[in-house]
Amino acid sequence: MDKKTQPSSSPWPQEASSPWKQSCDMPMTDQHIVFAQWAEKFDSDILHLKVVGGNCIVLSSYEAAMDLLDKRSSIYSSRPRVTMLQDLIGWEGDLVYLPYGNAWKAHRKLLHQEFHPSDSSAYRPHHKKALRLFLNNLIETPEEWLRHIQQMTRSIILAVAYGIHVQVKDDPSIIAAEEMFAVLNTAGIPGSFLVDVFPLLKHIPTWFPGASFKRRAQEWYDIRNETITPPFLKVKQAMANGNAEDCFSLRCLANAQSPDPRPDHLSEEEEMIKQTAGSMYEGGADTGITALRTFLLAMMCFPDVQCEAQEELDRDCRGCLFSEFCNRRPLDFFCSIIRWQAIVPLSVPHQVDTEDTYKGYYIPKGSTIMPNVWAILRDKKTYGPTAHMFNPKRWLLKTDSNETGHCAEAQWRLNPDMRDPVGITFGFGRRVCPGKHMGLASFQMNVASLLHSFNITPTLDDNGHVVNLEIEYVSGLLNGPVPFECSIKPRSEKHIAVQ
Ligand code: HEM
Repeated sequence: MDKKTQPSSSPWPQEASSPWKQSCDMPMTDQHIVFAQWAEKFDSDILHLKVVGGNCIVLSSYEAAMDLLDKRSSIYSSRPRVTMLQDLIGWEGDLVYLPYGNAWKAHRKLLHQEFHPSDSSAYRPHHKKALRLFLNNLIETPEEWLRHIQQMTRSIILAVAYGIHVQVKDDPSIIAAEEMFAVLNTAGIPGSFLVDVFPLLKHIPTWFPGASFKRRAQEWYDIRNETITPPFLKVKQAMANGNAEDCFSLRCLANAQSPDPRPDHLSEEEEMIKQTAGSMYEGGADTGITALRTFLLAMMCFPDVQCEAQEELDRDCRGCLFSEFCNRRPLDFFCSIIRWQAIVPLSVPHQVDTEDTYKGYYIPKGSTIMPNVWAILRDKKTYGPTAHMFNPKRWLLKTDSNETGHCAEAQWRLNPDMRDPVGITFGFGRRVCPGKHMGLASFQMNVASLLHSFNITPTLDDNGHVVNLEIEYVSGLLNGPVPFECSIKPRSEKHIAVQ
């Protein structure tokens, strides 16, 4: 262990200090849970793991994450290089994985123009349309609820990014996206492949024994390319023909300073727009799906919470589910869902550009910084002894405001003494999620509509008994429940009529 990294007064945890031991012991699944256990065992909110590929710093408290990733964001805003994903699969120019610098700033600028917090016009009409179709699909084939959620979430992004309107089941754009997300969830975690740890392995030939990762990388490159290139070229061609639909890609292409005049070629600037549209797709779709799956699981496991929320929605949001983003109960549901089961449990890792010290610890230049969002959101000091439990009430305070119309002044407001999980879930500092407002608004409207119109209950087995419910999660980049069944039935004709 490097002397400089080990202040004598407060040694790094032994388990995290032996380079070789760590590289062997680095958990490959449920990392967030193991890291949380280590943090507790060593009573330290900052752990240093020496791995073969470099140094990894895990932050397990809100204070540490904010102190470094937010307050020192000028040096903590880069990304570690993920060799498999970036060099071999071609996620090279993707905003999510770009190092901090001018290229990243240019990509971000494009998104900021589109997703201004006070302007939901870029996504709201698409969302309303997709949500309507989703609710109708649920009435017709409720057993296919997962497919309907996937279709809704992905089709919103397709519409926002490319003006594509998916109407049919198993649309090729949706299938391509599905495959791309599976790749991202596997290869998006630094260290998932040996080549991430030993980048020189990327040069071995494809036929070499043990080089199966290179063959997989080639297949995955094609999947990503097929997902993000054809829809973008379509927009470019439609723009040339004068019949393109308004969308993110079109608006950016229309403002491009140096476009390639050929319809099937892209200039450097157009390539950047294509990558940014792709990163929107990657960042925005599966996070929303995961949040909704956890919501359904929670509703089955906590039926009393569901009933109470439905009664409140009946009282407070008469007829407004579709016309307004209803900012009341659904917000505390979002807070509860994302706190109970963090969607991106270790966020997306940052990288520090220069060496630094924090609380007397030395942090080597180039270290990978992982905020353990899952642990921060279950911190007993902040959320009390029941921090591990789902309980929307912990967020709510009732006010005495008079209601004068649909979705008038909120009767409920968030408890200001309870730390807002939204500021943790969507990341930190300069890399904070640019789709935060869209993700939040979409979730609220989905949850309000689902709760208002449907009862969500466990399925019954052949003997009419409730199928045993397990709260079991499987994590990659995202933390989602293991596949489960669920019954979604309309509450009444009256409730469905509101849609
Ligand atoms: C529930 C929904 C969502 C969650 C939980 C979520 C979460 C996150 C997190 C944790 C990060 C990493 C932040 C960091 O590095 O500190 C991130 C980055 C990102 N998200 Fe989201 N996100 C959501 C929705 C969206 C949506 C709707 C979009 C696009 C329309 C989007 C696009 C992105 C992009 C492009 C990045 C990369 C930003 C960068 O590296 O500079 N996300 N998101």
